[in-house]
Amino acid sequence: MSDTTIRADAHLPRQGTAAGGARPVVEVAVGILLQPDGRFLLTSRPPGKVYAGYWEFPGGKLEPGESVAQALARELHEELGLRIEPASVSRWREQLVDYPHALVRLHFCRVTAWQGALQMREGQQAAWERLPVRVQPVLAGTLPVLQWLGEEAACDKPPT
Ligand SMILES: Nc1nc2c([nH]c(=O)n2[C@H]2C[C@H](O)[C@@H](COP(=O)(O)OP(=O)(O)OP(=O)(O)O)O2)c(=O)[nH]1
Repeated sequence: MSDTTIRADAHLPRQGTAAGGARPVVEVAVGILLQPDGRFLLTSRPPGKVYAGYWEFPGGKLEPGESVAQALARELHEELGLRIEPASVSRWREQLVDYPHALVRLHFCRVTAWQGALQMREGQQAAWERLPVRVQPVLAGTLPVLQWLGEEAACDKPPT
C-alpha cells in the first residue's frame, strides 16, 4: 500500500462528510493489461459517469462478497467483452485516492493474458499506449501507475 493518500481536486467539497463520521472506502479492482511489447490498455470513462472522458485503466468497484480478481474479471467482461483467468492476474499495488465524490482504494493488478476481442460496451474509447501516453486527461488516481511503469522501465534498462 502506498503510504500517501492522493487528494484529487482538493478545492472541491467532499461528499459523505456532512455527518462528521468516517468516509466509507470504496474498493476498486483495476487491470493493467500488458502486451508482450510493453503496451498497456487505457480506456476513457463513459459518458454519464463521474470524470467522464478521463482516461484510466479498465476496472470498477467490488460488489459485496467479491474478491479483487473476481471483480476485475466481471468488469473486464462487462465493459470490454474480455475474459481473463485468475492465473494471469497478479496483484501489484494499492493506492488510496480522496476524490470529492468518494474515497476509493484502488487495487491495481497486472494482467498478461486475456481472451476475446475488445468491445466498447459502454460507449468508452480504448487505446493501447506506451510511455509517455498520448491520451489526455488522465484520472488523478491513474497517474501513479504511469510513474510506476516508468520507474520499472528505467530499472530494466542496462546501465550506460
Ligand atoms: N477503473 C478505474 N477506476 C479508477 C482508476 N483510477 C481511479 O482513480 N479510479 C476511480 C474512479 C472511480 O471513483 C472508481 C471506479 O469507480 P467506477 O464508478 O468507474 O466503477 P464501476 O465501473 O463499478 O461503476 P458503476 O457500476 O458505479 O457505474 O475508481 C483507474 O485507473 N481505473
